[in-house]
Amino acid sequence: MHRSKIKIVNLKKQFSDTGRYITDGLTLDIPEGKLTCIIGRSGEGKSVLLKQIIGLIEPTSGSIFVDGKDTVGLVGKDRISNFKKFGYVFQSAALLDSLTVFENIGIVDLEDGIDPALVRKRVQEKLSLVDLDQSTIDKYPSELSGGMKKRVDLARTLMGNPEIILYDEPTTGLDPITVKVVHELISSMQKKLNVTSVVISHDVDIFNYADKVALLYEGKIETELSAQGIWESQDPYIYQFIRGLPHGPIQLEHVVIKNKA
Ligand SMILES: Nc1ncnc2c1ncn2[C@@H]1O[C@H](COP(=O)(O)OP(=O)(O)OP(=O)(O)O)[C@@H](O)[C@H]1O
Repeated sequence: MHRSKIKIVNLKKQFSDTGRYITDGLTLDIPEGKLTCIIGRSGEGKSVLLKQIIGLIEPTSGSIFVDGKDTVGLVGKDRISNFKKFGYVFQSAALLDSLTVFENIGIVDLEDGIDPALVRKRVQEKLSLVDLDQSTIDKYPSELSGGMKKRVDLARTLMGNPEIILYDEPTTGLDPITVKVVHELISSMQKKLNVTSVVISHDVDIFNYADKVALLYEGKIETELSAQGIWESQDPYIYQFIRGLPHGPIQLEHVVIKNKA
């Protein structure tokens, strides 16, 4: 048995504009130091779930335990210290084109007034961690490939020394070779730093690296299983989803509107 890093219990999120419960009684254990992959249809609420975990969106009800402490409703310093445990890697590497790699990665430390020589040293360490050549440090984003930009993005996330890294569709728009390279990077990062990783992905290649896969359907975790046996799984939801089959328990159109006011 692995220790749980994040434990989500009966989480619900309703947006007032539609009344729809995007998260609808979701319960999930995210093991410490492992790579958990969350899959589900487009618009299912995967990003909304990540944003609730990190504290960017306030749940309507339920609990999110991080290291055993419920983080829902935290305010002030407690909220900030919980937030600092997380790194968040977005779909597109949001690098500022007018800044160098050094400035992009070190931006927070530089703005905090930390000696630029010290920041440079820290940035160099993070570049090695993500296997980028040190000569990259003075380049601009426009000089980098898509895969290199992802590495820079991850290096920037690592500057906060996160315990948990959330990746929101990190390979969307990348070619299949770069997809594999990015997945290998995510996996090696998790092993080198022993961080807890949560990856939202539509790319089945991630199953080669994940420890656990959870399928989100209609606001709940419908199935969770070890990634190792996923292709042999006879679970009807998993079977249909990972093969992209039109027929099965998962409806194609996301049309179910639930109003539980
Ligand atoms: N702030 C918000 N206010 C109202 N509705 C929202 C808000 N944020 C997200 N939603 C709705 O929640 C639903 C789930 O969105 P989300 O982005 O989490 O889906 P997803 O599973 O990540 O989709 P994809 O795989 O396409 O990225 C969508 O219908 C979206 O419109």
